[in-house]
Formats: sequence, C-alpha cells, structure tokens
Amino acid sequence: DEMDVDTIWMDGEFVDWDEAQIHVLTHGLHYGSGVFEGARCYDTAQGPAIFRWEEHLERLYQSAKPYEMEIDHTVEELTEATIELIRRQELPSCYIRPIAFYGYDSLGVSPRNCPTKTAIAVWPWGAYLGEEAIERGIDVMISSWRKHASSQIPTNAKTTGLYVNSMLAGEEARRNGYAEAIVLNKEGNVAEGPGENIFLVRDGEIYTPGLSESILDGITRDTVITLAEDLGYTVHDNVSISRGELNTADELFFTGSAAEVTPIRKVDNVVVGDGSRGPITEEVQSRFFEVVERETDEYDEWFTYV
Ligand SMILES: Cc1[nH+]cc(COP(=O)(O)O)c(CN[C@@H](CCC(=O)O)C(=O)O)c1O
Repeated sequence: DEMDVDTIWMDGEFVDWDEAQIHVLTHGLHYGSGVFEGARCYDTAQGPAIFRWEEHLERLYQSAKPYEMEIDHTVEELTEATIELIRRQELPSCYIRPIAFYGYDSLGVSPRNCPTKTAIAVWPWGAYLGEEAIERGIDVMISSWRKHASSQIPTNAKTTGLYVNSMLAGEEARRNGYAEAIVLNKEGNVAEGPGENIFLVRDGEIYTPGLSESILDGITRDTVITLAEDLGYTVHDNVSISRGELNTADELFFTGSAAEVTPIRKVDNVVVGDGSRGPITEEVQSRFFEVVERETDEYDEWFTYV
C-alpha cells in the first residue's frame, strides 16, 4: 500500500490492508453509527510511544455509551493489538485510528440486530494542516455552518456521523481559499474547528471554550491547559468566546491529536496579532513538542511505550 502499511486489526484478527473489507449494507455506513479515536505514536528518545493512549481508549468506550454500543474487546486487548500493529509495521511514529461501529445484519435506523465491529488502523501522518502550518500558522474562515448543539447530539462523543458537519465547514473554508474553518455553535459563540479545539490569548491570559459550548472534550486541549498552567499562565477553560473576540485576540491556535498545536494567523482575512505565530502560542507549542518527543521525562505517565 502506498502508505507502506499493510495490516489492519479487525475484531481480533490481523488482516491484510486490502482484505479489511465490510459489507455495503453496514449500519454505520448508512447511519453514521460509529465511534472513533485519533491518537499519535511519537518517535521519542526512548522509542515509539503512544501519547495519552489510556485517555483516548477511555473516550472510545465513553463515546459508545449514548448509542448503547457494546465494544466487546477489553482495554488490554485493544492496547495489545495496537502495540502489535505498530510493531508489525515497524513504524517509528504513526497516527492511530481505532473505530467501533454497528455492522451488517439488517437495515433500518434501529441498530438492534446489528453486531458491533471494532477495527484499528495505523498509518504515517505528518502535520495535519501542512508542514508549514506548525511554524507559520494558517488562515481560517468562520463557517456559515454552525456546530450541532450538544442538546441535539452528544458532541462529547466522537461519533462518525458528526463529521459531515466538519466536512461541510472545512470544505467551505478550503473552497474559499482558507486552510480550515472555525465553527460557531447554535448560540453563535465560538465552538471549535472541524477537527480541532481552539484557544485564544489576550493580554497574556489563555482562554478556551468550555465543554458546554458544544465541543469535543479534546485530549490535546487538556494537555495544553496542563502545560500552559505549568508554564505559569492563567487558563480560563470554561468560557464562552464571542465571534468578535476572534478579531481582538492577540493570538489564536488550534489543538488536536492530528493538528497538534497549529497557530491561526488570520480569521476571515482579519489579521490576528501581527499575523504570525504568537509568542505564547510558540512557547506552549514548543513545550508540547518537547513533551511528546520525550526531550523531558516529565509527564511520563502520558506515554504507552511500544
Ligand atoms: C471535532 C473535534 N474537536 C476537537 C478535536 C481534538 O481532540 P483531541 O484529538 O482529543 O485533542 C478533534 C480531534 N480530531 C481527530 C480527527 C481528525 C480527522 O481528520 O479525522 C484527530 O485530531 O485525530 C475533533 O474531531
């Protein structure tokens, strides 16, 4: 396979990449009834290590709950499978994609008769928004599509079906020449990106929308809050950020397992700060990479060594 990975784990078996097939009448394909995760294995000084794997796996099981989906594999089994999968493909670093979904039996909205299928794939994935983005930042636009409200669908569950909203917003941005979107919630306040959480810096203090703003409870968001506070910054992590505050911010940045820490330099062509990566963004970003690449032995509990 062009991504030089050739194996996928499916419900207890390691299968060839090209054999990792499902039926076209799979419930999850028709109704978005899947839950998934995105985690990174980093090539650290002590060898490949998965960042905050336990939290990602815990969120996978949590995400399944609102859908009464029973993932019939234990944490230990999924962890061993993932480690074995990475070892077999000799990947020093990679992106890890576990997914659980209602499979094939009979169609109709009710998944009652459908089995729950579980699969894990890994592949090399560089900077989510482009190599340049980490240093130079990206230009974003505020999408005309709002985020679904947490009263309409559990936004704290990483559900496959939710991502058509992310696709609509992200593609609208890219169609208009921007790298990514910012999505407002039903109330018109800032929620997050299509695949990222968002942080704002103003007068030396850091802000990020609270969990009631219809956002995903991001693990990188949690990591960055911890690192920023350890760097001595005040972080307001339960605020509502209005659209106008995006234009008066000194700095903005996205966080995510895929996005890592990506500075935002323009919003709808309005420059943020001086239009380049902000100093506090840079400090937090450097600390993030220092930690995930294990250039410090702090936060070792965040790593599952392969
Ligand atoms: C909507 C959304 N919000 C926030 C985040 C950040 O969460 P965390 O990874 O726990 O810090 C992600 C992760 N987006 C995943 C999927 C990206 C994709 O393209 O698919 C990811 O970053 O892996 C989201 O999808």
